[in-house]
Amino acid sequence: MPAQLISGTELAASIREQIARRAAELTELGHQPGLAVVLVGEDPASQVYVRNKVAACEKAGFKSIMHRLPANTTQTELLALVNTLNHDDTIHGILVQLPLPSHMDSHSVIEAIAAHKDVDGFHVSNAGLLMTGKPLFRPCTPYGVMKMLELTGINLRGAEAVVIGASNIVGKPQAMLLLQQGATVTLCNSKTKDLKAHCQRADVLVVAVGRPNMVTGDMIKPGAVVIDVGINRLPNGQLCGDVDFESAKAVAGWITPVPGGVGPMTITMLLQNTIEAVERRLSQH
Ligand SMILES: Nc1nc2c(c(=O)[nH]1)N[C@@H](CN(C=O)c1ccc(C(=O)N[C@@H](CCC(=O)O)C(=O)O)cc1)CN2
Repeated sequence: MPAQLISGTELAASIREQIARRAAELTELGHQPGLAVVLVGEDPASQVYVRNKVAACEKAGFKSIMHRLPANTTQTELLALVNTLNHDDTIHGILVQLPLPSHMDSHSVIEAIAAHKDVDGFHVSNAGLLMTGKPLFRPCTPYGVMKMLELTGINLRGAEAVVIGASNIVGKPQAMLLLQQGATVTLCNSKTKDLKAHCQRADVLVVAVGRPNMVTGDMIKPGAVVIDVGINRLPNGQLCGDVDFESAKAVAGWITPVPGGVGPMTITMLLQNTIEAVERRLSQH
């Protein structure tokens, strides 16, 4: 039997409805959720993502402020903007779209964002809190993946979870979130020997590498949940994931598509983190 599809588009729509209802209540109380989105340069994919983030904010009833800076902006100028946003009480979340132009140091920029407004969950304090099992903000993509896993009903306690790709924004936090739900986690990287053997014992396989169709059906355990985080644009303009969808769906129990899988969930969890930032501020006053 072919795998069941986990539609990120559908799950995102239902979570965004709940978020919009909560945003309306908070606005009524005088606390409209506010998100500032900062884009430096003209990277075409980043332009699409930030446009979609701002549109999602507006649809959910958030205040959203978009700052588009030219590619030759200096790091000092960007840090000054971040500092202003840190002190703006109408802003609960700040997001600096990655990647930044090569003349900037992303780490320094992320560390300049106030940790309590770091709705991407990338700040070193937030990475540390996640590691200790007391997260303030969960990074949006891994957070979205956990919501998708919930939908499948899979019991993660004792499950074998394999994550391919050890980036700070997806692979590492994903491994932590799975571990905290009781999974036995293997985090693979580009040096991993016999990747196929690791994949074949995975009850849950999360692929976040950025290499089109690198995981094929013969690498997948029958019935496994396969989550494809990759978004690759082929020379013909089509989007594809890191998993070869056709061969994988014949073996897997559940599978996410690309597009329409993890991507829409990433944006949804950004809205969720912004709501959480508002709630946290309210609970502290
Ligand atoms: N500051 C951040 N930068 C980046 C992040 C992030 O979480 N925070 N993640 C990625 C890009 N990303 C969000 O910014 C992102 C990627 C893809 C999608 C998405 O909805 N994709 C669609 C397809 C869209 C298309 O047509 O290209 C899908 O998969 O269906 C949303 C967000 C790197 N940078």
